[in-house]
This record gives sequence, structure tokens and C-alpha cells, in this order.
Amino acid sequence: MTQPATPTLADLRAQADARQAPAGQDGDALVVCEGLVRIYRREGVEVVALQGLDLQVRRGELIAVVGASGSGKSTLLGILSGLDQPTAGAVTVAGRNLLTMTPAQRLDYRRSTVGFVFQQTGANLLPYLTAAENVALPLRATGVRAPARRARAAELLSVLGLADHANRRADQLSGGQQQRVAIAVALANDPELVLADEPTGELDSATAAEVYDAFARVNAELGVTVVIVTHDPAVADTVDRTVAIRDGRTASEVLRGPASATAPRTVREYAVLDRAGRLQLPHELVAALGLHQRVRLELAGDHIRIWPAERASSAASASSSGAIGEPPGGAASSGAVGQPGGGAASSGGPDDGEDHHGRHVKGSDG
Ligand SMILES: Nc1ncnc2c1ncn2[C@@H]1O[C@H](COP(=O)(O)OP(=O)(O)OP(=O)(O)O)[C@@H](O)[C@H]1O
Repeated sequence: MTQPATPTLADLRAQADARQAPAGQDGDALVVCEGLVRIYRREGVEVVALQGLDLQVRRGELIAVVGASGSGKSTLLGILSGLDQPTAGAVTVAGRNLLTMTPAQRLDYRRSTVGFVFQQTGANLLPYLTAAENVALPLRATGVRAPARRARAAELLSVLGLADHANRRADQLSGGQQQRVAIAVALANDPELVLADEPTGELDSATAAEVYDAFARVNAELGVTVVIVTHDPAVADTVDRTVAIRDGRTASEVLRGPASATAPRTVREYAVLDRAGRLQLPHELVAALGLHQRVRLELAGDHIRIWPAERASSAASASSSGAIGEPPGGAASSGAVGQPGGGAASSGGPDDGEDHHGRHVKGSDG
């Protein structure tokens, strides 16, 4: 049987160049973060909150950013909201460079390009104003006249299913209703991007689901791009993409396809490859193979194998065909976990890592 020719590294590089848009030229990207670094200095101690974070959010996307406490999520939101500046790296939102804005441009950006929803309702709403008055407040700051303010507030509260509550004081609304009013407040000046920091942190799971639905509705009906930072895994049911941050970098992404009448949504987990070619391996894979310090990589047709260094060197000494770029089949390639010869290894089980191009990145026990 004739084997298909194994692509060389040069072939793969040419394919990748053909597929990739040039850096920073993704016409669809509303948010572009490249190599973001944020170092806090306090009393002589440095804390590296972001260490080279790359993230792109397409116009009209609804995404969640998840990660352990201290991984850098709020730091990222602080930068995207224009409140904070990175120590290094580049960030643009809606074509505006957040590093070079003047104070006046920054104020305008915060008033009209981004909207913000916080965890604490107290930070979002004035309790003694009605829902409609709260929504009208940011419009007053941008000089919108009273009749237009009232019309816009009524329109947004209606989209959020709160038309009947427009004249209720904020402190007479339930927690979920208050967060939906907060979404309307964030949308008042028609921003391109809404950022939400733990918006359901104080809500029970049923009410949290209503708030996620509200974000999905404004995303679908108004076309606004939404980034939700949360610890809550239930957000995954609402968004199409979940970006996981680990140690100040984007580590993995889960993409969900649409459900059909006959099949549930497809769910695929990807490791994120940054511009420098760095990849964070999931903890489970690292632990399963006892990987530490250095690993050996092998190109095997359409995927890459990762070997623990020690076992790889013994496999390599038993094989004369272990060089990168050579076809699989030697002692090294027969050692993939439960996948002799690499055939089944390419078939793409749900736990396989895949890079942005759908190529598999396999762990191996040698
Ligand atoms: N103003 C600050 N001064 C010093 N260190 C800070 C400051 N803000 C954040 N950090 C540190 O930066 C790191 C990232 O913090 P950040 O709040 O962004 O994480 P997070 O993922 O949002 O965490 P959480 O989910 O607990 O809110 C942490 O180690 C934190 O202690």
C-alpha cells in the first residue's frame, strides 16, 4: 500500500504561512492583546500578574475568560477597560491603541467604547434611583437630551425583559434583576465592547443562568461584543468560546459549535500557541507523563509528539530514525500512549490537544 508522503517542516511552514493572517491584521478582531505584561510593584516586591498574554476577540463574539484566583483575569479586564496600563505589550480595542491615548481620549473611550458590569450591584447602580434613571445616567454624562435618554432607557430595559420594572427603585429589585439593569447601564452609550467581572458572583445558579441569558440576548440582538470573566463553569453553556488563563497567559480555549436538531453542541478543547510558539501543556498531561524540565518533540506527519526527555533518549538510542521530520515508524514513534504507530493518535479524541489549525499535539509515555 502506498503511504502518503509525510510533509517536511518546510511544507508545514509554507502551509501555516498561507493560512495565517499577518500579525495585527485580523480585520474581524475587535480586541487584540499581544504579549501583555503587567507587573505590580508594592513595597519593593514585584508581582507579575500578566506575563505575555495574547488574546483576540472577534467583533460580535460572546466569550468567557476563566482561571484560578490570581491568574490575572481582573488585571486583563482593568487594562481593557482603560483603567490600567500594561507594563509591556500592545493592546487595541476597536482600533484604538490603549497605550497611546491622551487622558481626554481615555475618558471618551471609557464613556463610549466600553461598558462595564461589576460583581457588586452597589458598584453598578445607585440604589435610590429607578431602573430607568440608572440607565439614563451615563447618557446624561455624554450630553444626550432628556427625551432621547428616556427612550433609550425604555428600549434597553425592554430588550432585557425589564420593561415592567423601569420605574422601580434599584434597591427594590432582586439580585438578578439588578444585574440585568446593570447590563442595560453598561449598554446605554452603545459601546462596542461590554466587559463583565464576575457578574454572577453574588447570585444563585438559577439566577446566574438568567443573567448569562441576558448577556447572550444583547449579544445576539444588539451585536455587542461581550467578555465575561468568571469562576463559574456554568457560563460554558452560554458562550461559544471559553478562554482559560493560567499564570498570566492564555493557556487553553474551549470552542463550542451550534447544536442541531439531531446532535448536541460539539465541544473541542485547544491548547493556545502564542506568537513566540510557546504552549502551556495541561497539568493533567504533564502529571500523567511525569514531564519536567525538558521534553523531546517529534513531528509525525500531521501532529507533534511530546516525549519525556529521559524515555525519549532511550527510545532514540534504540532507533536510528528518530530525527524530526522523518516519517513515524521507528522505536520512538511506536511509543505513543496506547496509540502504536501513530495511526489512532491522529483520530482526534476529545482529550487530544489541538493547536489553532486543528493539528494534534499528543503527549506520549514513550
Ligand atoms: N494592585 C495590585 N497590587 C499588587 N498586586 C496585585 C494588584 N492587583 C493584582 N495583584 C496581583 O496580581 C495577580 C493577578 O491578580 P488578578 O486580580 O488579576 O487575578 P484574578 O485572576 O482576577 O483573581 P480573582 O479571580 O481572585 O479575582 C495576583 O497575584 C494579585 O495578587
